[in-house]
Amino acid sequence: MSTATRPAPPDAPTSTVVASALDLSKVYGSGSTAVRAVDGVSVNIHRGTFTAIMGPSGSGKSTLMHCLAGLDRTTGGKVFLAGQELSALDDRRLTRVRRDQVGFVFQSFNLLPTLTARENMLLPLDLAGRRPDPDHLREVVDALGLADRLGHRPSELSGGQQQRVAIARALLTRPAVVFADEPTGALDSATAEEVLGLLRDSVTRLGQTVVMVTHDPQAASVADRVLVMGDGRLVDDLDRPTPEQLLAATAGGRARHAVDERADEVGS
Ligand SMILES: Nc1ncnc2c1ncn2[C@@H]1O[C@H](COP(=O)(O)OP(=O)(O)OP(=O)(O)O)[C@@H](O)[C@H]1O
Repeated sequence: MSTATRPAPPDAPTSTVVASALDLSKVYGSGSTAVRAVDGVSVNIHRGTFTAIMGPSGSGKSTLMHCLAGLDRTTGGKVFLAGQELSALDDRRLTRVRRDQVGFVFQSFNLLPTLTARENMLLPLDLAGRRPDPDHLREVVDALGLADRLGHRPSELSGGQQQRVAIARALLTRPAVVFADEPTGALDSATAEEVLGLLRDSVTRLGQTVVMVTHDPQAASVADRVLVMGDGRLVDDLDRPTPEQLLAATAGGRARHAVDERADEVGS
C-alpha cells in the first residue's frame, strides 16, 4: 500500500504533536519483585504548550517523563519524539535525538562548577559541534536576565540564578521539548515563582514546549495542562487548572492510593 493511501493510525503524531506515548509501559525488575512504574499510558504533547505532570510519590511521574525524553527505555508501547519513534532507535541514534531534540532542567541545576555561566550554557552546543546563533543567544540571555552574570561560576551565583543558567542551557539548542524535573524543588518560594515565570515565558514568548514534573500545585498551575498520575496510570488530564483544583485532584489520587492499599490489606 502506498503511504498516500495508508490511513493514519488513530493516535499517530500529527504536526502539532511533538511528543507522544502510545500504551506506554515500564516495568522495573522481574518476577515477584517487578514494579510496574508506568502502566499503559497514552498521551500527546502539543508543540508550544506547557504540561505539568503531578501525582503522589511513586506514581510514575519521573518514569513517564524519562521515557518520553529518551532517558529510559520502555518495556511496552511506543514513544514518539520530534517525529522519531524512540522505542525503535538503537542507543547511538537515541543519544543523538536526546542531544539534538531534548533540553533538561533538573532540581539540582547540574552545572559544571569550573565553567562560567556562559560556558555552562553553551556546553551542549559545544558538545554537538554546533555554534550558537548570536541573535538567539542574546534573546535567551536577555529573557533570563543573565547578561551581567555570564562570566560568573556557579558558586558565585544564587540558586535562582543557577537555575536560570540551566534553563538557558536547555533552551539554546532549540530542543523540541524541554523536560524539567522538579525545577523549583531546591528554591525558596519567591525564587521558585520567578523560575516558573521564566519557563512560562519560554512557552508564551519563544514558543518552546515544556513538560515539567512537580509535586507543587502552585507550580503546576502555571501550566496549560496538568496530567495527574496514580499508580502508574493517567488518572486525570486537566486544562488550565487552578491550584485549588489541583489540590483536590491530587488529594483524590492519594485517597485512591489509600483505598487500594486498604483493599490489598483486606485481600492479603
Ligand atoms: N530504577 C528503578 N528500579 C526499580 N524501581 C524503580 C526504579 N525507578 C523507579 N522505580 C519504581 O517505580 C515506581 C515509580 O517511580 P517514579 O520515580 O517514576 O515515581 P514518581 O511519581 O516520580 O515518584 P517521586 O515523586 O517520589 O519522585 C516507584 O515504585 C519506584 O520505586
